[in-house]
Amino acid sequence: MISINAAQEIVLKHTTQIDSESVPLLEAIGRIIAVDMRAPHDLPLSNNSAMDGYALALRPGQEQWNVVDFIPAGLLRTAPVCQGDTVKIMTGAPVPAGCDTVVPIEDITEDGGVIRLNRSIKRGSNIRKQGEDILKGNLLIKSGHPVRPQEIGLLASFGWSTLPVYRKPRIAILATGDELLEIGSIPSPGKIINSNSYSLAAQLIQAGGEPVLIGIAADTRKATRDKIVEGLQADGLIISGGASVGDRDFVRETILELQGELQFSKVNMKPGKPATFATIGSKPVFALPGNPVAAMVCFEMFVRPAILKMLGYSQLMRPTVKAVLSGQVLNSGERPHLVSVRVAPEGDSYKASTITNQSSANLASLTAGNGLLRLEPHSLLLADSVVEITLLDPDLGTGDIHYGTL
Ligand SMILES: Nc1nc2c(c(=O)[nH]1)N[C@H]1C(S)=C(S)[C@@H](COP(=O)(O)OP(=O)(O)OC[C@H]3O[C@@H](n4cnc5c(N)ncnc54)[C@H](O)[C@@H]3O)O[C@H]1N2
Ligand code: MOO
Repeated sequence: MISINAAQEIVLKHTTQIDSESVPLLEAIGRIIAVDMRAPHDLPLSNNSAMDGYALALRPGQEQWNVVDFIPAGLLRTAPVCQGDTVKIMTGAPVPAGCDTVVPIEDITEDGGVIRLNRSIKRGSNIRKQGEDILKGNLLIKSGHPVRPQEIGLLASFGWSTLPVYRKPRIAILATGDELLEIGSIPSPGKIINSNSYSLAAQLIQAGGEPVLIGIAADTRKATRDKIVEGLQADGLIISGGASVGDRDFVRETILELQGELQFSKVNMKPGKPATFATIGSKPVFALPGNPVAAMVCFEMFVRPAILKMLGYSQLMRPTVKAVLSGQVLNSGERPHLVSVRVAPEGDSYKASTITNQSSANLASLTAGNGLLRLEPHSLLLADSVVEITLLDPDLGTGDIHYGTL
């Protein structure tokens, strides 16, 4: 049995960055840029007016100017403006040759096509110089940078309508077990709804991947093999259930039959001890425990960092915060326990409260929480201890909910 850290290192060692694709500008939001993007030209492209006003040449002794033209935004005047003349100009319009200053409309008086200044102004005022924001060839966005609304705007301002981004890894998601029913069915004693495929698919979408739901494999060798082979058409595979030591747990032996290599098959953690990671050819295969909390926690610990690495991120782990425990918590077990906690800001700090029912089957422990606390084996943390919490929702957005009898 290996440690969580060692297991993460093995997963990342066997994960490679995915290829890139070109997508329409708006579809790039939240994706990762796959090449260094450099400015194809200066920005602004030419000297232009920062104000609605009058463009002119300021010369000592000059007190009035004749208005000879009007340049709205979008129009270019090619003819130079003569000394003593001025052109009315709108914000953003190119400043014509012969002018060195723009006087805002509020600061002049016009009478019969002649303007005078109401106050003195510095030469050069209100002109945005060519290239003053960005010079041709400047690095705009480095490869590996996430695309946010501001990157969309910056790249749009150079006219790009498509962007090169890393492709979303397509990951097949397979549930195993005769007890499983698809959503839309009515559960009955002995049967349960396959929720893992959906929680894992949702985690995958949030991490930037594209789930391919391939359904449920019955507890037979053949069904397990057929579904795993189907899943291997994707970039990787996540299987839930059948990872433990039960009589009908066929996942590991099928991986070996398919010439897969088991990289680890037990991790020193709770929940999630049976977490298994294998490679079949170059494809990563995660065989996660069936218990719903264990499956999701294992995704957090092993699959999410792998997806982020495939996508070209440099920061693969979640942020953490220091928080003050609201009550004592005990881990009397042999394995590090990843406990669901609810973190909320309190004063200048954060308060962390643990969720009462930490059963590996109880998904409500995760919906009531927004972070994970690692409790070392045989440890007791007293109320008011300062602990480090991994934030699952960096915006801390979880309602105050109570479920069940515990
Ligand atoms: N003798 C032992 N028994 C078990 C051990 C062990 O070490 N020795 N480990 C336990 C732990 S820890 C876990 S976790 C589970 C993992 O078992 P499997 O991965 O083989 O999963 P299953 O047995 O198929 O299912 C476990 C549990 O989860 C429910 N489940 C399964 N798939 C889904 C799904 N798609 N959606 C919702 N719920 C699902 C299933 O009904 C079971 O209740 O093994 C322990 N046993
Ligand atoms: O560790 Mo299992 O993964 O507790 O439920």
